[in-house]
Amino acid sequence: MIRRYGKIIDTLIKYEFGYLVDRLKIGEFRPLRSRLRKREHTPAGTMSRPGRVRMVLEELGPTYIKLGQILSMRQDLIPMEYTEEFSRLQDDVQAFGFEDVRKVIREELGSEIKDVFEYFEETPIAAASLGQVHYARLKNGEEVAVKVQRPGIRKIIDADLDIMYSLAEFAEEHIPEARLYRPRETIEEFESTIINEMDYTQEARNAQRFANNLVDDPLTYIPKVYWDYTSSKVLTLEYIDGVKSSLFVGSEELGIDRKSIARAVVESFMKQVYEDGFFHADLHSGNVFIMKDGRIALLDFGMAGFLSPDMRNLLIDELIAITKSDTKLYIEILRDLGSIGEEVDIHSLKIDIDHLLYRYYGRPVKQLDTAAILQEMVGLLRKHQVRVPSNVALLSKGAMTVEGFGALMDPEMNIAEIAEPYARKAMKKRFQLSSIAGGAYSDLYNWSRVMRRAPMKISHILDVAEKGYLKLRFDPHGFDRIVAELDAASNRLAFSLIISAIIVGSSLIIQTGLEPYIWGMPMLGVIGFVMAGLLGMWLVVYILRTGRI
Ligand SMILES: Nc1ncnc2c1ncn2[C@@H]1O[C@H](COP(=O)(O)OP(=O)(O)OP(=O)(O)O)[C@@H](O)[C@H]1O
Repeated sequence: MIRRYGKIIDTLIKYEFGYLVDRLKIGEFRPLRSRLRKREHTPAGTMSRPGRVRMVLEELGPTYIKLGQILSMRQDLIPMEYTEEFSRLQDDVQAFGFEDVRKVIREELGSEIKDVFEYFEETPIAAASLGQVHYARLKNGEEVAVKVQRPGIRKIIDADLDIMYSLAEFAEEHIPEARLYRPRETIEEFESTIINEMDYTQEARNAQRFANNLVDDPLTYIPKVYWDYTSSKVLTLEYIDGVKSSLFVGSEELGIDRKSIARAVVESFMKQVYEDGFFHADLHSGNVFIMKDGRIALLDFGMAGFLSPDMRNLLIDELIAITKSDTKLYIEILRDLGSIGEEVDIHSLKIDIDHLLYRYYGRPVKQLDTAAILQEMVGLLRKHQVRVPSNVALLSKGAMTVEGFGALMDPEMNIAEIAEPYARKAMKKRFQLSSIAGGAYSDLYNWSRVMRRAPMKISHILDVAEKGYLKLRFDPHGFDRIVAELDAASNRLAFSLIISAIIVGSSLIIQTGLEPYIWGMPMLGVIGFVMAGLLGMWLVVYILRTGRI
């Protein structure tokens, strides 16, 4: 652990973040103090701050690279300059040896490679930080791609997570401006994401779900999952015999209609979001393959987002609020979408939203770029410290990625135009409701919110009432003042009693004739009288000043 901390300190110093090391007060920890002395020259040069942070993450290895990659999707947490920089993080890692592959498969599948596979290629097709993919053939001749998890990676990640937690706590304690990024909470979310990603059965379930949802789509294809050869550390998918779409960028002569590929992928994304509520959040050109028969295969299902019907409705309502320039409705939706805490300044949030809606005022849905709007909204919420659910942030990132893919394949593509029919259909469904009620949409929205929540709230109240736990908070108006006055009166009374006691005590002392003397009287008694006199005078002044004798 200490060596790891040391490496973190060295890397921070190397990229000119030595001042953070100072502020984290790491120097107070003796085993690490020696590290702070060797501040050499840095290779950072004129690199921007986000660039230097990226280099730090890259140098610290897989867990940190993954953290950066996940953060690159959280525009709600960190500024855009950083998300852009972090999305360039590559896990340029060495493949692990075939003996390790053999061992993981033996442990996970309970059989030797030769008993399961007719052929298993020793050199992987691709290696990433968490695992690597091998080409193989099953005994029945079916071609598969086997993703094998890097041995011991869980231990490394657990140790790194421990350190990240302590660093986050340090940062929260010693670097006030870091609190804005909610370090602890971010690491908690990161932990659940990375642990989830390390469970390949989750990825297999995602693939299966996409395959079910997209079964009627003639253009896109999802590889089949081989459950018998899949576990939490081994994922066996049908091998896609195709070409990465990134290879077609800029080459006209391959006879591939890049426009229709771009369109099919973006359409599929819109369907996933608006109709299925389950979307692939990482549709970049490396994960989109063109098959021999011209169909488009989607790969890498580790990062999928789920939108509940309620959440989907909220997002559609948001689009409606924009087309109607209804700030009130927009704020209500935000209240439901994120959590608008005490610290949020609603007034300035309203001003910003008014500004945003003004820019979109009167635009037809065809010109509303939903990805851009989402991105703008998430940025705006970050600015005002409104928390955004992670699946909405993921949606924003997914939309941006697919938009990037679309632009790469077909620079003339108009995403908003493709999204329009999906958005329009969903909005129409919501609008029909509003016309039945015959009222303004925002009224209907509020009513539906009340109706949706009422049964649960009423049943909760009845439950606690039945158990006799129903608590009412009684807050009578002006009660605080009465209590304060009673407090002041009793204090004055207590004070008078103390003064009286001092006078009686001093008289008794004078009677005893106790030495030493002053002015012919026992000194202790005289001091008592003087004190009582002063306190008495102060009390009289205090009472006179209250105006009520
Ligand atoms: N079913 C498949 N058929 C053919 N090739 C595949 C298949 N699955 C994965 N690959 C190859 O392996 C590469 C990495 O796979 P995948 O993206 O699933 O892994 P990953 O660990 O999530 O990597 P990254 O994080 O870099 O995207 C793919 O880009 C592709 O070249």
